[in-house]
Amino acid sequence: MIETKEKHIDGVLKAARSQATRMHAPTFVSVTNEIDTVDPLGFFQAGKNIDGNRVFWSSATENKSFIGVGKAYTLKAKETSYASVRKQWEELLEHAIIDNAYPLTTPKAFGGFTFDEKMTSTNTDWKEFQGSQFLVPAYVLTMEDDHFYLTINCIVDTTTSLEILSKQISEDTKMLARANFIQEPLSTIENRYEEDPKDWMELVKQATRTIKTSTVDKIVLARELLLDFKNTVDITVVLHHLLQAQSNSYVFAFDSMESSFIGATPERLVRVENQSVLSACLAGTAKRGQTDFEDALIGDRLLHDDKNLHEHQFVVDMIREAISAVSTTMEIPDRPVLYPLKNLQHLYTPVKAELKSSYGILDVVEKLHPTPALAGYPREEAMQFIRSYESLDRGWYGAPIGWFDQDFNGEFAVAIRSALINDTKATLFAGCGVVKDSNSLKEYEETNIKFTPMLSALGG
Ligand SMILES: C=C(O[C@@H]1C=C(C(=O)O)C=C[C@H]1O)C(=O)O
Ligand SMILES: [Mg+2]
Repeated sequence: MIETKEKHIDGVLKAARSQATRMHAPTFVSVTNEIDTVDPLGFFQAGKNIDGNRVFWSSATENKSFIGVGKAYTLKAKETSYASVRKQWEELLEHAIIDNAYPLTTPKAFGGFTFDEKMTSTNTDWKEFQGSQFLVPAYVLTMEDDHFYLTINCIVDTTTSLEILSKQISEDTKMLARANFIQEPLSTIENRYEEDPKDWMELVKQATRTIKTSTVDKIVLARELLLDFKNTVDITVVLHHLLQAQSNSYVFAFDSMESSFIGATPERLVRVENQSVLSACLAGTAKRGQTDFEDALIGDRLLHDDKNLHEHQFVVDMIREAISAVSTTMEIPDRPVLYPLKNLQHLYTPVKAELKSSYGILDVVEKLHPTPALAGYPREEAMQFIRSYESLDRGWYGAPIGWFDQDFNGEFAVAIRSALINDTKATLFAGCGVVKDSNSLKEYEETNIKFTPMLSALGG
């Protein structure tokens, strides 16, 4: 199936070459075809051989996933990153030849904005995720229900050898389409390390005191869990475990030669599709019960628990304010419902809106991030506390991650329930919303449950 399309691609490459010569500027090429079934994890695993760059994204609510491998282009920014990323994307698309008949496979950039632009990473483990960056993959496999599509992206300039490029594309696509997922056993964990729980709980107490004596109402504090493995961790195997165990979650991976940021997050930040907006308020947590009866009891208590409702309400109020500023209509229910996950349950309030015509997804992400679910309330005071006292380097943890397309439609989630993996080392992240009635031991236990999805996917 893929082979029959080769002649067609050669034609597009030639056209791109003429355009590059005429415009004195490189031309971005994006060609999509529907293809036969391929093994998605096989495609991802084999994709490491292209140039080391890979992305994986599967939706929490729809049967839709994207796997990108190889680099056609990257958008990178350190500060004022929203404007900068938008500009780089528009410039790339200015000279583009797009051959695509399906709304789902428009050219896309996949990546993330950093959690806090004002912080420079102190932890070298984040060195491949400095600031904000988005990959425009060389090959994107798009899956929706039983349909598979392959998009080939590349840049053609006046010096590109079309013969070499065409041969490369042909070899790569054949290799990717034929690959089968090889599930090696995961490497064993040799060491575990975390900050002294007493110190972390002391910080929670300090935050509670600050909340009681100042204008800040909520501060989200995170901690990390470090794991050492015997051998290199195979990201594809971890993805496989996450996909099997974590329903109602966005399963994601951003991977370069040296490190990977991977996870399964339940928290949608925003989805925009033709000006229809979906966002979500997710805050307030309890464990799952062992039996249906116990589970329902815990859920019911969570729905009526003052501390958790208070923690949740800051998120609702802030998201309402942010989205109403860019929308014509908006719908938010009065009270939260339960959002059940394998290891825990949350309070959840969905948000629906119609975006004003001048705005796209990046504008909404910029307005929303960081919500009080990951920073606190009011935002600046809470961020100041985090910057001053939290010991870890958040990097992309808690950041907006996802994708956007040529029309600034797309979807972003909040990068929680995640880990940064460097060869034989993994750093897992978990945080919790501290409010005036927080109990430091309970918050500590809550973060412990939040480590579970990643920890079990890593064999811990
Ligand atoms: C910060 C995290 O989760 C956030 C905090 C929650 C809480 O404190 O109740 C719930 C969901 C998320 O908004 C995390 O999982 O790391
Ligand atoms: Mg909480």
